[in-house]
Amino acid sequence: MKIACIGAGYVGGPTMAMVALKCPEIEVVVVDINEERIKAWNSDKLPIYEPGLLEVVQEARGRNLFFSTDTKKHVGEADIIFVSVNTPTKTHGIGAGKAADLTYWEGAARLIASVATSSKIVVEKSTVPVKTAEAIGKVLRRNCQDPNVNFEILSNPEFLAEGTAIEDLQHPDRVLIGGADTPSGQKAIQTLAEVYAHWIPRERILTANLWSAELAKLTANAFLAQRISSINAISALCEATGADVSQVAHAIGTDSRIGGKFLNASVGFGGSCFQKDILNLCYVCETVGLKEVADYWYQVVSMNDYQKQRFVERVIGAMFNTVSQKKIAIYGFAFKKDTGDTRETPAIDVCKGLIRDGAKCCIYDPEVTPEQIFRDLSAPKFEWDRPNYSRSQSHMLENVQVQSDPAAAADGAHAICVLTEWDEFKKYDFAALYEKMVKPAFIFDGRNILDHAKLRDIGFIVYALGKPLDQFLQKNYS
Ligand SMILES: NC(=O)C1=CN([C@@H]2O[C@H](COP(=O)(O)OP(=O)(O)OC[C@H]3O[C@@H](n4cnc5c(N)ncnc54)[C@H](O)[C@@H]3O)[C@@H](O)[C@H]2O)C=CC1
Ligand SMILES: O=C(O)[C@H]1O[C@H](OP(=O)(O)OP(=O)(O)OC[C@H]2O[C@@H](n3ccc(=O)[nH]c3=O)[C@H](O)[C@@H]2O)[C@H](O)[C@@H](O)[C@@H]1O
Repeated sequence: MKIACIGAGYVGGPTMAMVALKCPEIEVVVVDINEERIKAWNSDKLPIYEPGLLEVVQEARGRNLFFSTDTKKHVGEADIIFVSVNTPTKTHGIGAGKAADLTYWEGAARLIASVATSSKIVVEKSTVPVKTAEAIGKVLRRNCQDPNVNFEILSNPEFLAEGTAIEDLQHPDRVLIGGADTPSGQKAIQTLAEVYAHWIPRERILTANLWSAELAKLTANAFLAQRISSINAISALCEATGADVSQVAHAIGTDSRIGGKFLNASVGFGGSCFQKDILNLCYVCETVGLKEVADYWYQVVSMNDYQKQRFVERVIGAMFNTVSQKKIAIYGFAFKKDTGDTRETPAIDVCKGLIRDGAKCCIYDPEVTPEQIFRDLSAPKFEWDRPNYSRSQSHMLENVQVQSDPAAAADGAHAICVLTEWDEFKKYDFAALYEKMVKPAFIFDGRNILDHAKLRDIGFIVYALGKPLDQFLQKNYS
């Protein structure tokens, strides 16, 4: 058996590396149009930072795992083709700002149809709107010259989270496979289930109809994001009342019906998928006439935007309503720890908000490159999820500096904003940082990871999300 995967990104790369590792008798080839990415996958400096990934790739690469730009050859030869390409939010036309743009998916389907000379199982790995399999089926069947070629389309959404991708792939809560309710559809489901059964217990391999599987992925992300927006909404109320969001989260999380995970208040959720997938879900609801349902889910995204804006207003308000020409050290630019990924990171909106008010942001992140930060701060909304996206807002960059040394970033700064929960931030010598900062020196902890009492002892004015406000902030915040 041969497997090909179109799209060597955050999902395609690690997922196929794990399949290859666990199924040594199957040849797995990951293809991409991006030559640079493929080159990096073939080196020891992988294109994405993910703990444990390099070891998995090194074990399987060259044995039964390959990365290539020869899309036609490998897709043509494969029995199972995973499609793991971008499904960004549309930026123009009907549904702009919410609908999924299936350009790349359709391109992949046309490619498959053009080279298929034998029957294929085509697996939706990308997150797609419900009913995409129907559309893709039409593209495949109408474009294939050979009438004897049969296409079975399966939905096999990916639930891994970045930073823990290897653990998630090795021990997933579940694998979900949706397929047509026909004998050939059921056979295709079983074929794919056999692949996963190499390392995943059978009871964790769930099967469903196509539309349930497609919708389950959007729903899972919507529920996860909803929890964060819910606790973030409560964080605002905590600050207004003197309650402590961590204590509230702990108290509700011990109820087994609620559960304790995913209740960390933050400066906002980021990542390539939560916002995109909720907007996509809302658009699907609207197109089937369910406006109230769409409005319900939109609120999760609105609350996230509010949280980011609220944080910016806290920073500016605390610093006497002006950050003009003030240096602000930004600790963390990635959307979460243990990844170099910055897609939809809350740091983008926070930095832009501060810069719009005249601040000079000096950014430090242990994994994100300066080029990436400059690209992110100059790209228009939703543009980042396209191969070779463009820049436009380059005026933002005049007030951005990137530092590879966190102490240098804080030197001469009026404030430090913690925007990513990197573990190393907890170990810094804040007394030494304090010495070099302009007084009063502020810390705005957007992740609640620091020892706030200790920071206050040093002399910092501390703002922590969802925690009772310092007296200083109460007096000065207007
Ligand atoms: N990033 C994540 O943690 C997760 C992402 N997903 C979904 O998986 C899909 C892919 O996401 P990522 O891997 O993060 O995106 P990505 O942007 O890292 O990777 C997509 C890759 O597809 C390639 N590509 C696009 N069109 C192509 C074509 N016609 N032929 C060959 N290659 C092509 C691009 O060059 C890019 O390298 C999206 O639908 C996303 O919603 C699902 C679960 C988790
Ligand atoms: O479809 C996807 O792309 C993936 O989206 C998320 O994974 P990911 O975005 O990689 O990371 P998460 O751990 O979910 O974090 C998302 C964002 O929420 C934030 N977050 C998370 C948890 C929390 O309690 N509070 C909080 O603010 C994180 O800091 C981050 O910015 C889901 O967790 C995955 O199951 C899903 O496969």
